[in-house]
Amino acid sequence: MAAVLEARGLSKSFGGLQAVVDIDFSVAQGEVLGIAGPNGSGKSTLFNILTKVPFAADRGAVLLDGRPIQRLRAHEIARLGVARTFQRESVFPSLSAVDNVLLAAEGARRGNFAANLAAAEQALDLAGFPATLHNMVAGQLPVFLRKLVMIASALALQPRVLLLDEPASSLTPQEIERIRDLIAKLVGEGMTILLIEHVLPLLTAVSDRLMVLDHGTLIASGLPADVIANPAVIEAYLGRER
Ligand SMILES: Nc1ncnc2c1ncn2[C@@H]1O[C@H](COP(=O)(O)OP(=O)(O)OP(=O)(O)O)[C@@H](O)[C@H]1O
Repeated sequence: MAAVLEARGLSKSFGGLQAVVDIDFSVAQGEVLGIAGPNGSGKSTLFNILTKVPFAADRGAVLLDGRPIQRLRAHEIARLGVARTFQRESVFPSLSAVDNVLLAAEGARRGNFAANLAAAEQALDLAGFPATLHNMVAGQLPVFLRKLVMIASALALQPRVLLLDEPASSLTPQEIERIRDLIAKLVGEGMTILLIEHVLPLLTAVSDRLMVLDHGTLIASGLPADVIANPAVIEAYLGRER
């Protein structure tokens, strides 16, 4: 199947630290590509340099539908349909849930206020955020709902490719189930998902393929069952986690 998003030789260093080293991957439409690796292995940096939020790669190419996008600016990449969430639920705490998502919609879409507001409300609904709480101040919401506001802010961009950075962290098992259902729903609508996750049962359940980073390098990729049984992965990731 043709790749929707592809990375070739992506690399990023911080001074002498090589955070992401010569990473190649591709993901097809409707596929969930899981990304695992120990703390500090470069997973979030990979999302940063794919979206340019907040910084670009030092080297390498990112292709969307075969078209290089690495020279575009962050908002242009978002408008083309590559959206991300963050490890920490980054919301504006003094704004309501819907105003948070509206800001994202206004930043990335060219519609008028009414169209952007409708897009924001739709995105909250798609994320499964309760309709009765749209006007609640985000800072007063529990962590799960703040995460849904952040996910909805990405969905308001109507992305084709959604990059989720540890959506399950700090959540209860029941809430993690809801994240799992949400990912299945988004994939059912044709979305392509890159998922960074330390909660391995979620990662292996929803991912079509997994890739594992260690010290910024891709050490394994393939079907989840094969990858988590790979001795190099057990040594680098599971071994150290234990
Ligand atoms: N802005 C930055 N400046 C300097 N070093 C950074 C910066 N961002 C990340 N790093 C370093 O790059 C390496 C990779 O970090 P990154 O956050 O990408 O790892 P990660 O796999 O997402 O980790 P975690 O699972 O803990 O979130 C780490 O050593 C980190 O300290």
